Amino acid sequence: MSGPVLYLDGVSVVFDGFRALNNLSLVVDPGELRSVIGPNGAGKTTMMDVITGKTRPTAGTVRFGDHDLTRMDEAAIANLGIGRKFQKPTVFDALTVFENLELALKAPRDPWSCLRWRLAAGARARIGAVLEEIGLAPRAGDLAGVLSHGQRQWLEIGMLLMQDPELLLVDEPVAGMTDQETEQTAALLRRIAGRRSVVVVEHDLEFVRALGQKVTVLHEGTMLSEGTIDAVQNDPRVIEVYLGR
Ligand SMILES: Nc1ncnc2c1ncn2[C@@H]1O[C@H](COP(=O)(O)OP(=O)(O)OP(=O)(O)O)[C@@H](O)[C@H]1O
Repeated sequence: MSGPVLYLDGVSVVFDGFRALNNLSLVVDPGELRSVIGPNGAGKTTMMDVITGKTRPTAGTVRFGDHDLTRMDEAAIANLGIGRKFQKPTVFDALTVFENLELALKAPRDPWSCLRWRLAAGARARIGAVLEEIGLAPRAGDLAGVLSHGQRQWLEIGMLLMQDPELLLVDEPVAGMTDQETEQTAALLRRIAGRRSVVVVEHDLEFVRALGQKVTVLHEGTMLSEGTIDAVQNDPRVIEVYLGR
């Protein structure tokens, strides 16, 4: 894909006269890891909802590569290669880590046995690669129900990776995690980005600092500031509306 992966321009969402998004612009490049921060009600969730097709913008452009997302429904957008991780994990507790990943693989079944064997071998290799990527290879045979909160979040990220998304949207991944899990999650998201783009909505500024990439600050449905974490933390407008309170 040449040009940006994600391109939002002049996006507004109006709920009963209230502007949840107000002329929002956001550009995310291939392989980029972007953090989005902002006070409660700034429009972060609404922005994610617009990208995934859950909410239709009242005005503006929303593009994923060459695709106009404002014309597509949620299922079609997911099929294009946009994965979304909600805050609450939805892993299957009664299945093993491996089985959860297997379930997430949308492998087409083939009637020929030799081909099926090859597909199965390919699927196993893919699951193995994702297990390594999310750091859960030693837990592959354990039930998801016995994992820690952090490990469950990583498993769910792994389930999204099984579908090989080009863009991954991640909502408050480190809420409720221990400090060590938070550090490991930052390392995981840094690993994942590069081969795909990742947009992370987060309140934890230390975590955002650990991600070490460009930060977008939303306020009242629009982009207030953008840059490194140091740049936005020193931006007087950000201090006034968000950090200084
Ligand atoms: N379906 C809806 N109908 C009416 N108002 C809504 C709706 N969804 C969101 N809003 C309002 O839009 C504004 C932006 O909400 P949004 O959830 O996008 O903010 P946020 O930045 O994700 O906040 P938080 O950090 O608290 O999750 C809020 O004032 C919210 O009350």
